[in-house]
Amino acid sequence: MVKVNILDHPLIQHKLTQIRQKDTSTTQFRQMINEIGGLMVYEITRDLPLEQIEIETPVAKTKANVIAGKKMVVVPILRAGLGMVDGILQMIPSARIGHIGIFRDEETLQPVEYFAKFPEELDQRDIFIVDPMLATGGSAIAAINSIKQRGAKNIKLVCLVGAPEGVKAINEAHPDVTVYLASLDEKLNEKGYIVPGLGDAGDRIFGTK
Ligand SMILES: O=P(O)(O)OC[C@H]1O[C@H](OP(=O)(O)OP(=O)(O)O)[C@H](O)[C@@H]1O
Ligand SMILES: O=c1cc[nH]c(=O)[nH]1
Ligand SMILES: [Mg+2]
Repeated sequence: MVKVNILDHPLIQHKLTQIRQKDTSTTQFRQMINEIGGLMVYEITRDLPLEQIEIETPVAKTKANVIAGKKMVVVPILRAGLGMVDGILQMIPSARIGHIGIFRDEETLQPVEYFAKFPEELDQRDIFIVDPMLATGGSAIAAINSIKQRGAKNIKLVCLVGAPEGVKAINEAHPDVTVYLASLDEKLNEKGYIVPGLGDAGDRIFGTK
């Protein structure tokens, strides 16, 4: 049994169906992947801790809620994760952004890291790693390893579509990381693509194929 949270909000599910379709244009794909990213993070942050601060309205002084703690960090796994960032920033404009560049070798399916740059004090921040696709899990595990090496402790992995193989791999390698998906699909095919999936997310976002 894999441990995963499926975000089944109707708006998320409806938009996911649109982007799965092979005739969806690059423009529509790009727009909706951002919208889904924003909606997913909206759902996931429902339980964020709040603290009270003193404010003054035009009428009176009062105490009011703000999100507690340091600014959270969104870490897209390049390239495809970039497609979710603008949508997430619409929900959390003050979020910091870390970047990690990882591609999957098409023959071996092994992750190759080529870039990393993160905000400071990762150990004190909530971190959302975002990538539309969780296939074998190799890229996400490499990203989590890299971020943990820099001190991060509180990590959530947010993907649109996942395969059972990928979720299992994350559960085993990083049991402390909570996984969120819009859909847990059926399986991987012989080329390591998610079935039914949505194809190559990076190519569909950036129009490279
Ligand atoms: O779970 P895995 O088996 O590691 O596969 C998933 C990874 O593959 C895709 O990236 P890709 O390598 O196509 O790079 P790109 O985003 O630059 O297109 C996807 O965006 C994930 O990062
Ligand atoms: O189905 C898949 C698997 C890996 N990467 C993708 O973009 N799509
Ligand atoms: Mg790709």
